Amino acid sequence: MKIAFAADDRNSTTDAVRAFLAEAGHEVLLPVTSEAWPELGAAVGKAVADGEADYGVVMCWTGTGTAIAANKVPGVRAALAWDTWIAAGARKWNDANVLALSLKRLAPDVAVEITDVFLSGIAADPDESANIARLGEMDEPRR
Ligand SMILES: O=C(CO)[C@H](O)[C@H](O)COP(=O)(O)O
Repeated sequence: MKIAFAADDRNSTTDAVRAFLAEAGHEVLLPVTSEAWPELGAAVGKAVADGEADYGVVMCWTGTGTAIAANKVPGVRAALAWDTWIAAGARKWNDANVLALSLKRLAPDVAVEITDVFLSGIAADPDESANIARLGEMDEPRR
């Protein structure tokens, strides 16, 4: 699939998500180079709304700002997800077409799992408490 992706900062979590998208065989569209989250959220939303991308993935510190910016584009249903159940529900119950992730509060492997579930639309049942434990083991400051 074609996935529009943008993040307003870079760390191991954004790198992991972007690498996953490419390794999973998706064509990763980068519709904006700006680091300003309002612009990049809107750009990803526009790419999805215009049909250039099948889905969008936006990342910022909290995920909230990019979700809000994307959701201002008509036709966009951006969902902020922090675990796979939320991500699966966003597809199943909200027909979400943009996934918003916090790059500060999600461990890389958790962010990848969430993205994988969102794009596949398949519900998973992992031990979500593992995310908290993984964050505590990380060297990078996340607060
Ligand atoms: O999480 C965010 C918005 O929801 C941003 O990543 C965070 O606010 C940092 O960006 P800026 O310094 O431009 O405000």
